[in-house]
Parts: sequence; structure tokens; C-alpha cells
Amino acid sequence: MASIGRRVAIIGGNRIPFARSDGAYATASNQEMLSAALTGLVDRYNLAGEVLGEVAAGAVLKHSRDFNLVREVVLGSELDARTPAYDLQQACGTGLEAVILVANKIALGQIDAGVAGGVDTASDAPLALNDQLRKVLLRTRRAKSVPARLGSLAGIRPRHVVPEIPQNSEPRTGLSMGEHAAVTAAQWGVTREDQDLLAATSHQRLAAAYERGFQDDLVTPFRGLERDQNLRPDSSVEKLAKLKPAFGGSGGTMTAGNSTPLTDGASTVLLASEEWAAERGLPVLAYLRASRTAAVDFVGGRDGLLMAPVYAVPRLLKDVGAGLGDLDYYEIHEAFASQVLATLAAWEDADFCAERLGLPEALGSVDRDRLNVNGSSLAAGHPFAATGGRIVANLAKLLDHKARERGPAEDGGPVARGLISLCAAGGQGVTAVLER
Ligand SMILES: CC(=O)SCCNC(=O)CCNC(=O)[C@H](O)C(C)(C)COP(=O)(O)OP(=O)(O)OC[C@H]1O[C@@H](n2cnc3c(N)ncnc32)[C@H](O)[C@@H]1OP(=O)(O)O
Repeated sequence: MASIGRRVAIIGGNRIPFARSDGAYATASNQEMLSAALTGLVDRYNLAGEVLGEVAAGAVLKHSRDFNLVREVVLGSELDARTPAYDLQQACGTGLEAVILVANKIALGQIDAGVAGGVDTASDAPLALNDQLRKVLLRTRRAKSVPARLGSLAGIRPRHVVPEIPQNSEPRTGLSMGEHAAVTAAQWGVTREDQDLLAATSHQRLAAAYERGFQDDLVTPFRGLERDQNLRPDSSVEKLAKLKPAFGGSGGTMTAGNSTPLTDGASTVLLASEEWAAERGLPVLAYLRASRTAAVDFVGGRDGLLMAPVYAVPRLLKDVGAGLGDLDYYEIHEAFASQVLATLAAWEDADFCAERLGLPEALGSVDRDRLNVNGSSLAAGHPFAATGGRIVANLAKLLDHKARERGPAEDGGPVARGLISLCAAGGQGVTAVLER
């Protein structure tokens, strides 16, 4: 559906540098990381003491003690404690979904301003008690006498002490995200060379963005880290070509270098109505124009696990009256280089577009010079729920720069537009168009 209601302004974002799992943030909790990202945002936009409409954020991997994670983060922040907050989760789409939810409430006039965000730690992943041990302990707690309690505890066996560790795999197929992506890569004939080129480019572009100061008002140092720990400015196709396959067996084309690493980090984005921003003298970077989500039947094998954005984007483009080639920037989350390349290949394939997307011709090609121009998840890393916020803030700033370069449009319409596409576990995709 096309956008309705008030225009939703993106004022800016703040994140902490992303760290490789078991790296700089090995001892940081989700709450600490999201608090750091929010504190940086509050400081940058003078939000201390403000009662915001809401803060919506989430984590994919969460401890049970974090049942009210985002509200706890707000209570520990400089925001007025009367700011409501809630947790949400849509796998790797969480951060962008949070932006969309806050934006929709602003568009409908239900709130005037809000923060969206996301956080994840693969280092501090929640280990759960073995199911059998949990049942014994619950039974023991219900027991009414000491002998009954001891009798219940006597049922504990060594095998019950093995914890349940969260798996980076799809429950319905048992395959990891990487293994799923490897199947799709083979189906679309994605080559190792193209994947390594995309990965090297991602590192080089993110390094350049840091060098020219683009990240200065997007990233706040945390725990001694000033830049993303995964970033390798000297990354090259030659070095990447030496890595052994990580997914798809010994002949596989996917490696540690052209796949995202397990990552820790947090991001936040400030959204508001134009009136709210003007009252505070806060400049607008860009507007959230439209969004679409989609899901695919990857269990039945009809589509690849990470191919849902392929379906969401044509509907989104129709909503905003644009062709694929009309956009100034394309931000396609790099879960794996192969998944970005398979997505592009699908849009270029006239038969696929006719049969699956119901289009009269191929959706079109994406100009690589406008794709992930500041690098993306292959270089920055991918703390699942935090990636959406990173991408939204980055694109909003790019659009602001582009609009300043071009000056106002003669017809009063948007001067610059960009697409965001995020694939997510469970065969889902979350996409949006930002404009300025
Ligand atoms: C919707 C979604 O977003 S789905 C995506 C969800 N995310 C995932 O599934 C995470 C996928 N990634 C993983 O599981 C892991 O990172 C793996 C399996 C790919 C790799 O894990 P590891 O083997 O532990 O990676 P590690 O960091 O040790 O790298 C392996 C080697 O590659 C090297 N390497 C990694 N990246 C690069 C690079 N850009 N350039 C050169 N060398 C590199 C490392 O230095 C290391 O070399 P070494 O063995 O000589 O030390």
C-alpha cells in the first residue's frame, strides 16, 4: 500500500561500532550496547528530558531476563521516564521493521516523534537449560515438602546438564543461513569471483566512508572501538580468493570473506513529524516514503530462504511510481555476497520476473556504482537486529548530501530516492524507499 498521512522525517541515527563476536564487546550485554547507541542519539539531538512518543527496538538473540529490554534501556537513559518503549523481533528485518512501526504511528498522527533501533550479541548468546532439567527444577519448586523436593532433584542425570544453545539455522529445514544461501547461489550460478569482488568493494567503500568523515555523526565509539572491528581496508579480491569454502561443501563458493561474520552491536534512528523537528530546530535528512514486506515458501523449496525481498521490491516500486533504475542509491543488506548477487540476477531474469513476479519484462538492473556505496554488512558486520538502523541512517545521510548537491526539484517533488532491502530468517524480507 502507498504511504498515507503525514510525512515522516528521518532526523538521524547513531550506532556503536560493530564488533566481531567474542571481540571488543565479548563482555557487553544487549542492554549495555543499546543504551550506548541511544545515549549517543540523545546527546547528538538534545533529547535529554524529552517525552518521546515511543522507543521501539529489538534483539534476535535475547536472554529471558531481557523480557522488557527496550523499556529498561529507556529507564536508564536521559529520556523522560514517561517515554513508552517496547521490544519487537522480525529476525534480521527487526531494525527496519522498528523504523516502519514508529514511522507509521507518526504518519497517522498517533505520535510526533520516536526512536527505532536494534541490538544483538552473538558473544553473549542466551544458553537455555536443557528442557528435561528445566522440568525437574519446575517440579522441585512445586514440591510441598523437603523429601519431595529431594526426590525430585534425585531425578537429575548428567545428560540433563547439557545446555540448549541457539542455532543459526532454520528450525524447519535444519540448514544454516549459509547453507541455504549456498543452495540459492548454485541455482542462480553466482560465481566465486563476483562474490569476492562484492566483498572487497564493501570493505574498500566502508573504509573510504570512515576516511572522509562520513561516519563521524553516525557512529559513537564504545569500549575502545572507533570503527567496525570486521573492517579490513586492505581487503582485495586476491586475498579473498585464497579463503576456503565455508558453506556448500568443498566445491562451495561462499567463504568467511564473502559471508557476514557473527557480530555484536546496536543502532538507533530518530524519526519525527516535520512540525516536531522544526519546533526543535532539527534539520531533516530524508523521509520514509513507503515500505513493503514479503515472505517466501522456502520450506517447500519454491524459493531460496533469503529471496523474499525479490518479491517485496517490485510492489514497493509500484507504490512509489518508480522503476528499478530510477533510484539514486540501493542499500541491499549483504547477509552473504551470494544472496545480493542472486537477488540482482532474479530481477534481471525476464522469465523469473514473468513467472514469479507477474511482470511483463525483467524488473531491471541495479547500477553497481549506486549499490551499497558506503559498503554494507560484509564490511561492517551484521549484528542481526542492528543492521536495519545502520542502513536507514546511512541512506538518509546519503540522500541529504545528494539533495544539497542537486538543489530543489523544479516540480517540488523528491530530489533523491533510495531503496533499502533486507532479507531475514524465516524466508522474510523487509524493504523501504527513502526520499529527500
Ligand atoms: C538474513 C541474514 O542476514 S542471514 C546471515 C546471518 N549470519 C550468518 O549466518 C553468519 C554467517 N557467518 C558465519 O557463520 C561465520 O562467520 C563463518 C562460518 C562464515 C566463518 O567463521 P570463522 O571460520 O570463524 O571465520 P574467521 O573469522 O575465523 O575467518 C576465517 C578465515 O578467513 C579470513 N578472512 C575473513 N574475512 C576476510 C577478508 N575479508 N579478507 C581476508 N581474509 C579474511 C580470516 O582471517 C580467517 O583466516 P585464518 O583462518 O587464517 O585466521
